[in-house]
Amino acid sequence: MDQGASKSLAKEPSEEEFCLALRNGLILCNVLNKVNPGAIPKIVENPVIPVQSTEGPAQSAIQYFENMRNFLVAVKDMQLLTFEASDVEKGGSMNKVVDCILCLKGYYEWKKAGGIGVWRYGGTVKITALPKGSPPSLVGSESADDSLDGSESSQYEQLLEFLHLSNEVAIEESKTANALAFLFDRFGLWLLQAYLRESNEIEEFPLNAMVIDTLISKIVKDFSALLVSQGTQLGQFLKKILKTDFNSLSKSDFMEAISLYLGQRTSLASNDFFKFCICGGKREVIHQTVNHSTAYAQLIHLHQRELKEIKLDFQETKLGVKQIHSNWAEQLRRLEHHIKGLEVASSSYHKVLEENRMLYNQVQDLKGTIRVYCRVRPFLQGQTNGQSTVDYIGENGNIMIVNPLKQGKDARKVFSFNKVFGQNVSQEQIYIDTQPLIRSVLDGFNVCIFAYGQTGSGKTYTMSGPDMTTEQTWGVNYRALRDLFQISKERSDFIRYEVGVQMIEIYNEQVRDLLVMDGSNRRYPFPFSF
Ligand SMILES: Nc1ncnc2c1ncn2[C@@H]1O[C@H](COP(=O)(O)OP(=O)(O)OP(=O)(O)O)[C@@H](O)[C@H]1O
Repeated sequence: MDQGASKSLAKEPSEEEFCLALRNGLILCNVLNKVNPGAIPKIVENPVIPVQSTEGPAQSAIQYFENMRNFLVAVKDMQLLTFEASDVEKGGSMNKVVDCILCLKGYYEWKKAGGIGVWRYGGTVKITALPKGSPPSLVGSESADDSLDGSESSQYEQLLEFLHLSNEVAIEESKTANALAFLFDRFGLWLLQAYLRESNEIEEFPLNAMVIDTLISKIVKDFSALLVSQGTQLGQFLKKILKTDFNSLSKSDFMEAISLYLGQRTSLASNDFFKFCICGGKREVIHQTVNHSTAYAQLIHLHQRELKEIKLDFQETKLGVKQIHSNWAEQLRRLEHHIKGLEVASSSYHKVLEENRMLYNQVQDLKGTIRVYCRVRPFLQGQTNGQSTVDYIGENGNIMIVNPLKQGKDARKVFSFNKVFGQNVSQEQIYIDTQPLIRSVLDGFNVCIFAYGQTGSGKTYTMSGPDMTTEQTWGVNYRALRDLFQISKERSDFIRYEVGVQMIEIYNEQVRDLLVMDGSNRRYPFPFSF
């Protein structure tokens, strides 16, 4: 019921206030609906605009005609005392209005008492005077001069009390309606979603007007059933309280107990309701869900714990990876530093190497660009009985030769060389003095080694060796080539060498190519093949 209307009826209203409060029909309609629910299906509840305002008359007129007409028609249908619409206007018969209200009260009390027998109203009530302080104009016109007796005063008080009580009830009902509307607004969407989700299984669910109506009414029905169930439980709880503390329970204690009970139920109820929505209102599913809730809770708890452990593991792994990254970065920094050091060292090394080469070759130069060595061949098989002409071999490269055909001073002659090798010197010892020159070749110096001597003196033996298959007997040529390839291989990272071989013989002032394999006697000059 409109609160403005209820407020418009003061505890002890003046005649004008009383008329104004009733004139828009709101109070009367609400009272009638309280007495006979549904008697007036629709009440115009536009905010009451004060009659004094400029819009007031028009607005009041609409409410008046709509509500008042409905009220009078309903009262007439119920065969109760009625009045004319003009009776609540200025100058109208308020007595008829008061009679109608008292008649309603009597009907309400009869109904409340069980509605036994046939309802009959006792008769017209005449109010000839109002209680002390009441507006005299409320008194019926015919009885204006009569004094107010006790029973009439009591009737008037009853009338006011009835109207006030009715208003209070209407206010509470309005609050309840608002609360229910709020509940439905709050959960209506969830419910609708739940039902539609349930209907998803049906392909191409036809959402026509009829289906929507059915769906909505089912939702409302189920929702109502849920509320009734909650209401029943609350009722049982209240009855239990009333049984135990009926005598001592104050109104505030009572409200506190209800508040506590509802507070405890809130989480469970909302949980149930949530499940109710999820299950599309299937109660058996809800119960199953509730029954299994403990197991689910344990399962969820377990999963949460595992999740927590995984998160911790993840954090540890993350830290580990971070640590490894940082170690790697540190090692990389060190490596870069080391490589830079090596680069510097390498560049210094090349400089030193170059210097070393230069000094080395200078030493070779100082040793002499032309060196002459003498090798004494031992007696060949069959010559063992012969006498050697070599008398003495000195350490400083001198050799003394004896000529048995001469006597005296001329019999001995000393020859000087860079070095003299005796008859027992090995091929390796011969090569040791030649080897440094091979390195000079690879540093860009021109080197020439040649053997000189008469036939059978051992030139081929010294330069090539008696047996190519045995490394130990290799002569200077093979050993020089081995060293050339070895050094060029060692320097392959920064120098590329090309090696070619030529072997010639100079005999009787004729130059002959010794590497010709076809048996021809190729003479110099001949073209190089590389
Ligand atoms: N230092 C040595 N030790 C042992 N035997 C040697 C030595 N020098 C040479 N001979 C032997 O002497 C012989 C003649 O040597 P070789 O053929 O080398 O002489 P040659 O100077 O090359 O002769 P030719 O000029 O005629 O070619 C060979 O049988 C060889 O094995």
